[in-house]
Amino acid sequence: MLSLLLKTEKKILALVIVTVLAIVLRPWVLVSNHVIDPRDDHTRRIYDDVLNGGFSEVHWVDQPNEQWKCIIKGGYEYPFCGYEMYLNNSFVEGVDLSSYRSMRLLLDYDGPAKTVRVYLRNYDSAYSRDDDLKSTKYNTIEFEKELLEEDGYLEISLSDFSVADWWLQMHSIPLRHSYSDFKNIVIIEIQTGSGLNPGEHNFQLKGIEFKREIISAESWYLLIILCWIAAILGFLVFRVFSLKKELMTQQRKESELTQLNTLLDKQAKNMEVRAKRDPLTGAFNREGVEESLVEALNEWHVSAKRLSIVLLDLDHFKQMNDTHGHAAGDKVLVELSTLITSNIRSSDRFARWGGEEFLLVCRDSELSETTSLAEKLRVLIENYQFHSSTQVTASFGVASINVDENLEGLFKRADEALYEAKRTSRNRVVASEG
Ligand SMILES: Nc1nc2c(ncn2[C@@H]2O[C@H](COP(=O)(O)OP(=O)(O)OP(=O)(O)O)[C@@H](O)[C@H]2O)c(=O)[nH]1
Repeated sequence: MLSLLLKTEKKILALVIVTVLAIVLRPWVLVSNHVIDPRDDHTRRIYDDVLNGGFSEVHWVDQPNEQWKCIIKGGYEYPFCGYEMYLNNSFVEGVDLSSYRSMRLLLDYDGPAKTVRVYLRNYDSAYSRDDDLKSTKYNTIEFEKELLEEDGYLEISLSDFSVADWWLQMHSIPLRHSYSDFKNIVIIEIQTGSGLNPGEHNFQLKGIEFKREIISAESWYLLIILCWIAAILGFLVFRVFSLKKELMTQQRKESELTQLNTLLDKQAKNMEVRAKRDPLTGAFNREGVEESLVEALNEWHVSAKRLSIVLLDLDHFKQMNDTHGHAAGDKVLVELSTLITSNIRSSDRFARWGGEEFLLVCRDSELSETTSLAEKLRVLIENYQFHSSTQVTASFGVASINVDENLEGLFKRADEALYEAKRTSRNRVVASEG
């Protein structure tokens, strides 16, 4: 049981560690990136506001390294210049970025502008026309240049992009198309921001990367919760089954023990019975009759119920043994016991006193009725057809307990009566009148 708990605790600990790792490492592990290197055969262009009536100038400083310089000049209300890159070198076929969460920009900027603008231009035949470059949707964001870190790094959430107002107004776009759309981005633009003063602006685009989560944070946490629920359910089911198994084993053991106890009880009782019986005749032995004698004596003392005993001794038994053999003698002893046991009351107790001598304990019996019983038994024995076909007789000594007499005295008188019966021709009953 203890080892099972330890195992369970280890599993819970492992699950906790895995859960913590899953939560902590999620931003790194479950993320996929779409990296755009401007030098990878993308069509790029830099532009200024001259075509719009301005006077600014733009020049490549180091084209292979995406470095350009913009000289903003006055004399035009909204001066600008910028850089654009075709993702697939096509105005129509772009890249689906709708599943990405954010854009990472690596851009060096040096100049007096306060903000920089980024456009993610989406082509959609629902609102774009092949002959009009400006008909691609201008998803835009304008960020403060201070947000760029030392090395030019900035992460922008795509949800922060909105559609440029001027574009919505210029194309009279219906409401359903007026939201940001990244399904087919064909051009990425980086432009000077609004509120520009004349001056020199230096840009270098070092890289663009789009980032998305393979599994959303919500789904990931839901998955972790489901895993925990499954683990708890699994544990509960396992516990129920193991407890059931344990209970069944316990019940089986209990029933085995009960059976064993019953068997032992039975054996103990058998042994007890055997210990109180004579093995040859089945009659009680001395120990077996002792209890009955003590009880009867007690009855005599307490309730004056008279205790009487009969001593019975087979006549000339030695001769019978000698004539018919010891085994035949045994058989006579057994037959005699059966005969007597079946002709006495249930309260009487018949015991083998030793050899061919027997004792009959009669509780609550007067001398006269005990003598009558002895006489009845004597006649029964005399007339009984023993298997050995020999005549079997017995002599009886009867005695009833007297006031202030103990068992020793009672037995002594019964013995004397028996001796008297033996002495005077045997096969007779002598009652002690003392
Ligand atoms: N077969 C058999 N004989 C037994 C048993 N116990 C005692 N005896 C025999 O009983 C005989 C008793 O002999 P005795 O004491 O001389 O008495 P008896 O021959 O019956 O003579 P009386 O009692 O005087 O009539 C002996 O021979 C014993 O061996 C027994 O369990 N089986």
